[in-house]
Amino acid sequence: MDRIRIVGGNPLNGVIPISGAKNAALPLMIASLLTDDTLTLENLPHLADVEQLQRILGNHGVDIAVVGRRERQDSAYARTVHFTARTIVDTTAPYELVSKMRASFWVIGPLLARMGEAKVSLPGGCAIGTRPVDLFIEGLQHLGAEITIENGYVDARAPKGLIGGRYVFPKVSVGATHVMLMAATLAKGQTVIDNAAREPEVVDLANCLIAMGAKISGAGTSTITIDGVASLSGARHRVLPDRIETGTYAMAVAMTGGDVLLENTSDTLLESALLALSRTGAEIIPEQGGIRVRRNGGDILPVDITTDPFPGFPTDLQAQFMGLMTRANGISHITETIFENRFMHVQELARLGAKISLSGQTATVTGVPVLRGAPVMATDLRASVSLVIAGLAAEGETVVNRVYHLDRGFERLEEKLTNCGAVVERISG
Ligand SMILES: CC(=O)N[C@H]1[C@@H](OP(=O)(O)OP(=O)(O)OC[C@H]2O[C@@H](n3ccc(=O)[nH]c3=O)[C@H](O)[C@@H]2O)O[C@H](CO)[C@@H](O)[C@@H]1O
Ligand SMILES: C=C(OP(=O)(O)O)C(=O)O
Repeated sequence: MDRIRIVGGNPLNGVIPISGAKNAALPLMIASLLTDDTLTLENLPHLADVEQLQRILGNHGVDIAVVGRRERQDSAYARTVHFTARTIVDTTAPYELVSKMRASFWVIGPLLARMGEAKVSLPGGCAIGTRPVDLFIEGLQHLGAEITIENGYVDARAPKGLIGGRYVFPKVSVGATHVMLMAATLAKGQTVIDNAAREPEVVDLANCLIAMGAKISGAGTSTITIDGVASLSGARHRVLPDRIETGTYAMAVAMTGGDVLLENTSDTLLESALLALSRTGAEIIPEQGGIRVRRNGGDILPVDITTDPFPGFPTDLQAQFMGLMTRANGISHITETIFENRFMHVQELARLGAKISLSGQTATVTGVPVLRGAPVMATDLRASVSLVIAGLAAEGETVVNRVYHLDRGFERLEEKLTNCGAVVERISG
């Protein structure tokens, strides 16, 4: 099993190219199931989750052709990939494939819409809470699907096709919004989704579906209206920049000090996180095609945050922000409202000398002047990278075990950090 070894203490200086967003790439790839034509995705990040989804789509009959490994010499490691689901050869998504990744469950929407049936294993993904699928089921039932759950599989049927309907989400769900959006594009008549997720990845999916011929309005607001069409065509779409990767490296710079241009990204994707970061004393300067993050000395100031659906502070940056707060000059409070079990990084950060106490969904972080390197264990994707951030500022050597979590969502992390002066290496095996 690979490990990441970090020797802390160096500031970060230079340029970090931001990759295409994992959480946009996954639903976009799944949208290829909606058409027998080719969907071409540019700026697709090269990640373990993307590869896993390619295996899942391949099982349904999607032909996948990688065009180029790098689009530009100076860019991230983006690829352009063609996805063609000429025929769907299997409407079952088996446990062996789906259990590894939450988003793989989302194939249920397009399969049901196009084929009138889908049998999908209950999903896996980061172990950050119970993560039920009740909203997916209820939403699809509002489009006329008949759904049963047996032996760990969700069996959804709509032999005469889905029918447009109105669904008010009792709770905001990104994944269920993606699925309702995809399913409704081919339903008969109009669908209205209320209390929809407003995340930029939902807007990216909607834009791609519109390019494929779907009739969608309101994506990015709480009410999305979809007028069903008989079929969708292919399209060419560029995956939006990864706002979580952007925020992660911004926090790393705020932690170590230095001056880094985060390239191919936009401050409009993560305003609340950047606002919190600027309150810690980091300078955030939007530039043409990127964001400059700078901190030259001075204390890291303590800042309280509460996670919320977009446009609130993203839960996927909570662990990284906590990593930063471990070195703040004072006490901060971090409240997690999205997932009930997303504090597994707390005990690992403690190995580096962090002082954090937990009470319900709130962590109280008492900043310390020094962290000291130690062996730590990655427990989930964003928790792992919070340990990297802490390790970059810790005295001495930190070894992060179970790096496969990191590889799910961070493209060439060690290379991007090393290029900015960090001492980070992968130890294979
Ligand atoms: C691949 C991807 O894009 N993953 C992101 C997506 O996950 P994901 O789409 O799984 O997260 P959701 O927005 O659905 O989850 C939000 C909350 O709703 C609950 N819920 C969800 C569905 C359901 O049927 N019933 C239910 O109760 C969840 O347990 C959670 O408490 O959005 C999360 C919230 O921004 C991010 O942390 C994940 O990185
Ligand atoms: C929680 C995440 O991923 P997933 O939903 O796939 O578990 C994440 O990207 O932080």
